[in-house]
Amino acid sequence: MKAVEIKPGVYWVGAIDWNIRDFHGYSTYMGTTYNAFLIVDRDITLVDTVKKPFVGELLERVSQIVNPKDIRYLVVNHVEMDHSGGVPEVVSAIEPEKVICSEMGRKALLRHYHNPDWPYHVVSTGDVISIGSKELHFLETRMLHWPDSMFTYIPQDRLLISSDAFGQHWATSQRFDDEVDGEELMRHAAKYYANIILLYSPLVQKLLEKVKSLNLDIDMIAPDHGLIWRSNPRRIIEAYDRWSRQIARAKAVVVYDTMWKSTEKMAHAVAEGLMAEEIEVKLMSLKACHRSDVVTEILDAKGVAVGSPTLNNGLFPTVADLLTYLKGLKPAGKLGLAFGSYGWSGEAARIIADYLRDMKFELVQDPLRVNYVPGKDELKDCFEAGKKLGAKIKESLSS
Ligand SMILES: Cc1cc2nc3c(=O)[nH]c(=O)nc-3n(C[C@H](O)[C@H](O)[C@H](O)COP(=O)(O)O)c2cc1C
Repeated sequence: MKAVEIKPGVYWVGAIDWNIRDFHGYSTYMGTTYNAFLIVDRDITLVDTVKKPFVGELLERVSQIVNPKDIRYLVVNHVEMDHSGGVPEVVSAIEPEKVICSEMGRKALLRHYHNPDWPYHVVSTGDVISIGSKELHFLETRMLHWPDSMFTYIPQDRLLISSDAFGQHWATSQRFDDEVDGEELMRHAAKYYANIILLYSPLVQKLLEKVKSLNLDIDMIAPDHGLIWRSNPRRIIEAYDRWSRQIARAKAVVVYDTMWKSTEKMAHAVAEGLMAEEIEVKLMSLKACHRSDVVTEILDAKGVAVGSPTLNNGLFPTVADLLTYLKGLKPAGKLGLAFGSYGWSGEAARIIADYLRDMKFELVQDPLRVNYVPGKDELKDCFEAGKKLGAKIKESLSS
């Protein structure tokens, strides 16, 4: 694939990783891209690199436009290795005059590559470097999603190169938002937000305010993963505003696992109760659904019901896995219900309730526990618990 000119003199020179599924653990993302940008001006600049195995592709794409040796500056917006893995080889190949990064970026590069001799040039928010007809403005975005993260903004092109923010893990041959199905694009962006950015939502709010106060004129957002927002950058900014405020709708996720289908029967009855209250329901067995898809559904759901059988005095492992993951992502403002079948000691539903309380979920009732296989009356209790959760969802959204 050729380098793609995204603005006059600015080229996408990144790489497409079609079949990767392991991002911070195995998941169900559909590949990704590592986006890097070559800016051809008096001082030719490369913004970001790619994951190590793709450096050859990056340098080949750069060579389509300029001699790599003519690159003067290398900007490292983010040190995570899917963007910086290529830095050592690129530095050797191009011998840049400056490796431009934040102070946290410098420290992180040293910890990753142990090379104190690189020509580090530390920038912080508000710093500007002229590269000829264009300027590079830097905005640190600490903890979005690493301490070293920063944006590079080019006012002459109204272009924001946004590092990991606004990205999607989605491998496509197209480079721009208007070349793909818009709804599918937003689903990938939501999945990325739910799984990678959600826990930093308060910082996203602050960043959006900061960008607003700086009055940045932006007509293109180029993230380091996925499609470039060319036709409607406001769409992703508005989505980040909504997601970071954790605005939920009349939707509930009922997620569970089961050994002998008793907890599954309970889950179905809870879902029926929610549906009786006209709540949109996603019923997700952890045998069929990956945790990354479950948290994506939880992103805009007001209610979350979690079920597990008791196994060896504890949770079923997949439920423990989900709850550990979910807790780290800090979902906020949810209503919760814990349920599960048990044989003799019955700890699981109570442990789920403890997790949900820890996450500050408002529990609509005590943990719902059924001894072995639920009978008619117990399934009615599950249905009623679902209805109760549904009614509470409606009440909270109308107030
Ligand atoms: C290997 C194994 C370990 C179990 N450990 C416990 C336990 O420690 N405490 C308990 O109350 N029930 C325990 N049970 C019983 C299950 O919780 C019970 O069979 C329950 O109805 C299973 O629900 P399910 O059909 O949703 O899998 C255990 C069952 C199995 C198969």
